[in-house]
Amino acid sequence: MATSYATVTWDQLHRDARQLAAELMPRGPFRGIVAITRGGLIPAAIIARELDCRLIETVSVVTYDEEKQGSATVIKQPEAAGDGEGFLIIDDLVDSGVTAQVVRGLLPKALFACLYAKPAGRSLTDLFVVEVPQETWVLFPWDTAPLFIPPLARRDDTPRS
Ligand SMILES: O=P(O)(O)OC[C@H]1O[C@H](OP(=O)(O)OP(=O)(O)O)[C@H](O)[C@@H]1O
Ligand SMILES: Nc1nc2[nH]cnc2c(=O)[nH]1
Ligand SMILES: [Mg+2]
Repeated sequence: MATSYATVTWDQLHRDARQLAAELMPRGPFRGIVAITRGGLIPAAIIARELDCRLIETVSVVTYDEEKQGSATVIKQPEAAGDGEGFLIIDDLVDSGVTAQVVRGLLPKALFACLYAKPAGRSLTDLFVVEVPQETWVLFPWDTAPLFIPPLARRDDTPRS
């Protein structure tokens, strides 16, 4: 259960994805990228652009319904990636590591990289950019929208002397 939230903006996500791409450069070149849908799609697009990689495959793993974790089900296989040799797997984050474990099982020879990692899943990654506390829920830019907040002086719940 999350006790706090961390909001990631589009700018921050773009910076983090470019940093990951820079760290991946010496590990390449890659034959292709496998994006774990859906969260890995946008990071994979940014990284593919930076690494000049045109072959993008996807693997679809359904694990969460909003913040509720269930068992991981693969609903689309990464057929073009074979056993993963020469491929780079990209996801937005690892949390428990269940999704990463399932995808690594499908593509044992691929490199696994993601933007954010929580302690329980970090050992399943080859590379990540930022560690996030286990109890923090990351809010991605595609999950959020700016919201109007009334001024303090007009809020009914503001204490007045
Ligand atoms: O390490 P885990 O505990 O498995 O959690 C990490 C996974 O959870 C999220 O995906 P989600 O299942 O919410 O689907 P989505 O990418 O389609 O939003 C996230 O994008 C990772 O793929
Ligand atoms: N958006 C989001 N999805 C997740 N799936 C597992 N952990 C998380 C998280 O912290 N944020
Ligand atoms: Mg996902």
